[in-house]
Amino acid sequence: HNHVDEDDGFDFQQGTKFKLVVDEAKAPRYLLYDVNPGEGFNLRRDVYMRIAVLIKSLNEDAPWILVLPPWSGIYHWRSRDIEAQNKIPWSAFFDLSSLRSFVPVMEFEEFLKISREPVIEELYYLQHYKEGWDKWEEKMDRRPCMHNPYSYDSEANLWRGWFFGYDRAVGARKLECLSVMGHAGFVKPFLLTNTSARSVMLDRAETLLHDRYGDSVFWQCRRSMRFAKHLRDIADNFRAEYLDSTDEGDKAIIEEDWQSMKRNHGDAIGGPYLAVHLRRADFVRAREKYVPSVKSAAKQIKHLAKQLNLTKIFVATDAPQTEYDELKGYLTDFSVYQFEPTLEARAKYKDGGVAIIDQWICAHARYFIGTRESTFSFRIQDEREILGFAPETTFNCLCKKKESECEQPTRWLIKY
Ligand SMILES: C[C@@H]1O[C@H](OP(=O)(O)OP(=O)(O)OC[C@H]2O[C@@H](n3cnc4c(=O)[nH]c(N)nc43)[C@H](O)[C@@H]2O)[C@@H](O)[C@H](O)[C@@H]1O
Repeated sequence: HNHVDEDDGFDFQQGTKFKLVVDEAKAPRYLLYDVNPGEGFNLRRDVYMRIAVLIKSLNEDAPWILVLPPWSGIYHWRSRDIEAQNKIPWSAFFDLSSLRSFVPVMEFEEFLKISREPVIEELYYLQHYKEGWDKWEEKMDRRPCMHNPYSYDSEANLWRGWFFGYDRAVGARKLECLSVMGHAGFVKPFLLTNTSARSVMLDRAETLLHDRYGDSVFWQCRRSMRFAKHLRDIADNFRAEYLDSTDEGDKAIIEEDWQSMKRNHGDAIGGPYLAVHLRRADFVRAREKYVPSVKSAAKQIKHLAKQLNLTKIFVATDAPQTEYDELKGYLTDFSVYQFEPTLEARAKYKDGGVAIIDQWICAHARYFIGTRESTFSFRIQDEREILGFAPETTFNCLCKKKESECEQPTRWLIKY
């Protein structure tokens, strides 16, 4: 059923307005999402993957574009001496052309540009079931909102809310709460048949689970999530300058296209350093059971570096300077390195970019040890899987106490 749609938003590539004859069923639709406000960067990356896999599946039936949620007000990005870290586009951190070779994505700003008005047609706020559950089953129901952070603006006839820090510059035409228990793919039929809205947003998208955690599609998505080249370059320069680490020497060559990169475990050997991700800050209290004291962490690091015969230690941490100095004080037999950006670099790349640089350096070490249950450490582990490291050099975490045995991370091995 063809029809003439005037002033349709379909013309974004041409940038001109013209009359389009579109097959309504084939015009692309836009899926937006957001995550619980308190969550950190790497947990958000995990939610992106759930939604991206959903988009991939939707595109088997109809064209959908994933609108990337700008980065605003991230709790862990604490630098106060640089400009507010708001409305940061994904291109600041990721290689968009690489993401696009998995699914169609666009920045929120692009979405605003092609939209007639700064309006999202339908917004679904995902929640659990009020009554809880006895037996797990996939289900979804429209339910009254248990908690609703949006409010109705009766002058504009729009729902207002946070909207990635855009606040009153954006609104939603319709809001409903959906109680849901299920995988991301479970909402596909709903999106395809229960709504014909052009733009649909799922808030609290972390409520949805991964369709198939760790399968080859999961890994395709993960492989497509390449960090932006400008950040990798900074990390690579640091590796070369301080850690005697180069892609050639480390046997960790990156191919231009992630799709043609396939490695076996043990192909990569990494640079001659031990990398540690020491998650502190809010983790010290939030994961009290797992996080060692600085002194205990130092003991474990020392022991390991000796065992591995490595004299250089790279530390990625969110610890305050005093804790880092304390750690260094225990490790005087070794050369300890940290990536310390200048104020200028931090202003340019933001706390998010600096964290990525840290991750990329950790990903290239001969041996990596992280912090238990930290998604920051998990993302380093999968990066190392992609590069082809032997799993025993990757899936390691610090223990609460040096002497105590502790559970080591699950080995989520790459699948092609
Ligand atoms: C307590 C929970 O912790 C969860 O964090 P977790 O999984 O470690 O990991 P993320 O979700 O990434 O959140 C932690 C954030 O802290 C900073 N950060 C942590 N470690 C480092 C580091 O080594 N170097 C640099 N430069 N920055 C670091 C960074 O901004 C990172 O995104 C959160 O996702 C949850 O929302 C919650 O806060």
